Amino acid sequence: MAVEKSTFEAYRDRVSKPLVRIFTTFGRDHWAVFGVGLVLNLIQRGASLVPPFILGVAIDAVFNQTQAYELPLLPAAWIPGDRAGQLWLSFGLIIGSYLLLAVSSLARGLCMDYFSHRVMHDVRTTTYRKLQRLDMGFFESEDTGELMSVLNNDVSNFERFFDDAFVRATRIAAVLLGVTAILVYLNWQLALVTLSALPLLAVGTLLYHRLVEPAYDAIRSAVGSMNTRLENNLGGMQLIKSTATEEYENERVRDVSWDYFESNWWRIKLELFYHPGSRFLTNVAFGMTFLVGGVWLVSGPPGPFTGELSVGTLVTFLFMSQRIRNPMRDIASVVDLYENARASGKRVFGLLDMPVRITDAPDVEKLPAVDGHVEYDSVTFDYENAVPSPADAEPDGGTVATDTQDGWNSSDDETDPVLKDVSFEAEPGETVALVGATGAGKSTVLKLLLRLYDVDEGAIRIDGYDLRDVTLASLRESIGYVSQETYLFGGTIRENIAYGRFDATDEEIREAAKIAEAHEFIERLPEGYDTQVGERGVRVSGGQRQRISIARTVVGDPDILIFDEATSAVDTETEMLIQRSLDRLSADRTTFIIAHRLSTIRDADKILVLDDGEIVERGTHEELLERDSLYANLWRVQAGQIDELPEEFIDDAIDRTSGQ
Ligand SMILES: Nc1ncnc2c1ncn2[C@@H]1O[C@H](COP(=O)(O)OP(=O)(O)OP(=O)(O)O)[C@@H](O)[C@H]1O
Repeated sequence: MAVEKSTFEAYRDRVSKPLVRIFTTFGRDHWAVFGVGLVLNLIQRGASLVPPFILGVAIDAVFNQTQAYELPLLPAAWIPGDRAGQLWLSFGLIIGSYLLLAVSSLARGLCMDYFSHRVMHDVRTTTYRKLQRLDMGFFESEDTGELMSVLNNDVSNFERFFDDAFVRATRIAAVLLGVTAILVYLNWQLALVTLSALPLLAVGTLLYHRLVEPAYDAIRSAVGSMNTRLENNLGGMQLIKSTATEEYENERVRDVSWDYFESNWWRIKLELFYHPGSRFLTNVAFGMTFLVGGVWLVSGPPGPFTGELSVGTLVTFLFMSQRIRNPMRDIASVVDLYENARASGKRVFGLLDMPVRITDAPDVEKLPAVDGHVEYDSVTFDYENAVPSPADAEPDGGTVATDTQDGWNSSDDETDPVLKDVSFEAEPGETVALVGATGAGKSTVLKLLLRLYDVDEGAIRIDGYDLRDVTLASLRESIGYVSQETYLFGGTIRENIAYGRFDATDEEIREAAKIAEAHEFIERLPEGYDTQVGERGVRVSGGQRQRISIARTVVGDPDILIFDEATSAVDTETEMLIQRSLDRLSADRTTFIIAHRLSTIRDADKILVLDDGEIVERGTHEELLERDSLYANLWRVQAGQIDELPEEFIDDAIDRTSGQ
């Protein structure tokens, strides 16, 4: 059975010519540096070929005196007439070319390293920026480890490609061309012997490239899966230990690691065949040059060969045939680096090509300071439609243009939406509570207010502004969101409270902490506001984390507040403190509260009872009790007013929460 591709994989597979795109998209601003680097590379390689050539001429002209001292490109007038002068000239040219080699190598390194690191930096920051703009639906459908591996491993592969492969490739080209030119110039017949390995090597390299290419896509995917597994496991270490599932996880890590080994092993075996094979061929060419040249010197031109050969020329030939050995050996690594970077490029552009649906439409305005009138107008929504589908990446699956509304699931599917025709209003300053069974859609209603997802039908308006007609940043800045799952960044308490309003003064931070009932416990910590909270806030308790995040919301001074189960994860005492701070905070702002404990919302101006994505009851606490329906039953259970629930209510509850 074919394994279904993820959306990211589908976009990855439609990327063509990724390395050309890297050049034209990210290398464009640094062309000049790259060009200078290439020229310096050619100079460096050219300089490395001069000494063996001079050596050959010196042997024939200075030591054996069988030929006149002549060098191409050097005017005859510059060549001394005596042997001592010619020896010094040879010495000067050899040292000079080594000096040029050193200087050009340094300058080339500076240019190419600068280029590759700048490109890598630009690719990484652009990819991260894009990642942050992608919709929540995307993050819910893709593995974080996979995304980490794009940002980290894949981007680093470009650096190795530009830094290493490019330099090696130009070296191969320059040395092969230079050596061929010099050898043909000196003795084209012997050159045929020395260079006879090249066509065979070219065929072998082409074959190697063909075989190794598919392996790299598999290797990059295996790295992504491995990252995902490791990240999941490190994040879930407490669960692994508490459930004693170490052995099970060992197996799972071993499996992904084995997949990586297997996909890599095929490439390694190919490489192991290729390297000694290519080395053997160039060594055979070296041996043949020695044999044919030796016979030529000892007893005249062998077989079909004609003309003269000097000792100096043979020495140059032998040196030069050694010179082509390293570039030959490098071909395989260049092919590897190229394939690796190509596979990585497909992944990076796969990500960059993913469409963003929730983004600022052209010409949208900033949401001004608002009174807080919120209106839900016949809102229908389903998560299914918020996730781009792999089929959208196919050429006939609709045009997929970056940052457009195209290329997303259509809502043609016949699934039951999560929210159905939800309509209500919150007047400025009102507190609206949402209650209902787990999975009824309460959080979804409020996630739509933050525009983490877009409504499928209907509209949500704040002070008459449709959320889609204002900038995302201004919308989210005007809303403070406190949820049960608080997240703190590694850093100090002070930094976490000021997160989002980085210019907040110490005074404002302390005031906010007081309102959030956090000041007391912070002051009691040895380092106070400078206490490090640890990664994700692990060094402070759940209740403390919650109060720090409320302080962060206070500092942000939003016009509208959302409390999503903000007090459900703490003990009664802390809950009381948090509740007090939330009351203070919500006093003059439009506030939405989701709470399972109905006692915390009995004073709300409006209570909306959700059932399976629909508002089934609405009113104040008293009005709903009077109705004597779902809410009234829930209240009676929680208030302990009845010992036993009516059968009918239990059946309904099972119905309501089933499948959630
Ligand atoms: N990111 C998501 N992707 C797909 N389905 C989701 C997603 N988040 C929630 N759902 C589904 O949408 C429905 C409503 O979920 P929601 O979180 O809004 O319910 P809730 O009333 O807030 O529940 P709870 O009281 O348990 O928090 C549920 O069936 C849930 O499984």
